[in-house]
Amino acid sequence: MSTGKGRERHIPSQFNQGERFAMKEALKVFPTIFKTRFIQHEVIGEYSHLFTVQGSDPSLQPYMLMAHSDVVPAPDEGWEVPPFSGLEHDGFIHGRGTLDNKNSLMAILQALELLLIRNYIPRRSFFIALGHDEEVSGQNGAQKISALLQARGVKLAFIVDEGNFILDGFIPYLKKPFAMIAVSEKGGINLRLQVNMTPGHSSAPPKETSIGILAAAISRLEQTPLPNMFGSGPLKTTLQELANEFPFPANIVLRNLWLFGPLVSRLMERNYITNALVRTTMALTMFNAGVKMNVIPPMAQAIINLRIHPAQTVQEVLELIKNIVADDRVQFHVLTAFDPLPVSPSDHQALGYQLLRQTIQSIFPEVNTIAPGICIGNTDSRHYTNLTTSIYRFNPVYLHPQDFRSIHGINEKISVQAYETQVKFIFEFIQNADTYQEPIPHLHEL
Ligand SMILES: CCCCCCCCCCCCCCCCCC(=O)N[C@@H](Cc1ccccc1)C(=O)O
Ligand SMILES: [Zn+2]
Ligand SMILES: [Zn+2]
Repeated sequence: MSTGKGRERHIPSQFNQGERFAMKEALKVFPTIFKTRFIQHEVIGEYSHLFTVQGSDPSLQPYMLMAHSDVVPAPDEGWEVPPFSGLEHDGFIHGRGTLDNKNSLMAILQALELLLIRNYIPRRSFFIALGHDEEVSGQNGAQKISALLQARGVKLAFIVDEGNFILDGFIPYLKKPFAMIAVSEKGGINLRLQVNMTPGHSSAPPKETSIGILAAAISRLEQTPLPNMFGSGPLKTTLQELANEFPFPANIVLRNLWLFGPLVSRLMERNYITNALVRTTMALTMFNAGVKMNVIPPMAQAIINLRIHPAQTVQEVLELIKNIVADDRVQFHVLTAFDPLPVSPSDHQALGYQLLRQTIQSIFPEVNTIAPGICIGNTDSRHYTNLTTSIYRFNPVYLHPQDFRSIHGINEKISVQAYETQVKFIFEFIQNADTYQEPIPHLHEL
């Protein structure tokens, strides 16, 4: 990409030993950020942070970088090192949040700090939104920041948030890593199923108790996966982009999904991660029932966490669930629900997507394929659809299947090298956002 006007020099992302040590040990605040005149810092919803970095060229539409500081719980059991120790061991920084998503929060601030130390002044304004409650839906963090920016009349060129990675080892026969930039994310439902029953003495039990009725309903749900929706949504594009990375005959299969789609969809549903790309998934995550060992349980409750495929809606999924349960004694309570997010643009004119491509190609030259895809998890960025139609969920970090299992699981860790590279990526990305030249539209696009 040619450098833009007004930029004397591109600041090389080389960091000296002292900076690298500081980067790794950066538990201190970032002093240069907080004393820079063109950066405004606000605390929103008590614990979220919004930085406004004012650029020198007001004609350039601003963008936003997002991350979150909160994490899911982490009991000590199973962890190689205590989950909140932040211990560095064998070249890795261990702990809850090192992949989801403190790594991004720290890397964004660290990259900006290193740029400011080098007297960097951005041309394109940007926001840094750091939520504090993403893992419990983002209502007091991201949602409030979004409302505040909307009230200020802000419109964003694009957003980059957590959500997908440079994926390595997720697909059989695919030996090379590829970058999947999530241009959408699945919808979600937190659904409570409940059975109420008159309590009594357990010495004379009814034929079925509330626990038995609910357990049978849950079992029917687990035994009845929702329809395989392969072929609708961004996945086909993802696979077609990947076709060249596969050996014969897999490459032929992926180039002819009109014919081999049913085969590929069956293969994808065999693996629990790729299965999440082809259907709405259901996970029974909580089950509460019973008051005493010798009392017929008055109530049984279960929580099911559903992630809705882009081709379905909340209402359609609720209908499917009720038909599978097929028991009037089971009551349904929708706790939270939202439809799948719109698909963001990934064509040549899509500034945010093309900036990510450009920076991935620069920092990760070994990654040959960059493809749009879907995020199977949910992110705070869903609260910002009022400010932009271009939302990209991508962290510039390699992810292997065992790393994915550690997200919300045990032994979450990030290598020091991966963290340094994430800082380097953001350091370059912010500069690329300043100098990016729109590609000249092809004749047929004029
Ligand atoms: C073509 C084959 C490609 C293979 C695909 C492999 C995908 C592996 C990467 C998946 C990464 C998933 C993690 C994304 C970030 C999720 C962040 C998170 O935990 N979000 C919470 C947010 C939330 C939402 C609603 C209520 C409470 C919390 C979540 O639960 O999703
Ligand atoms: Zn997260
Ligand atoms: Zn998470």
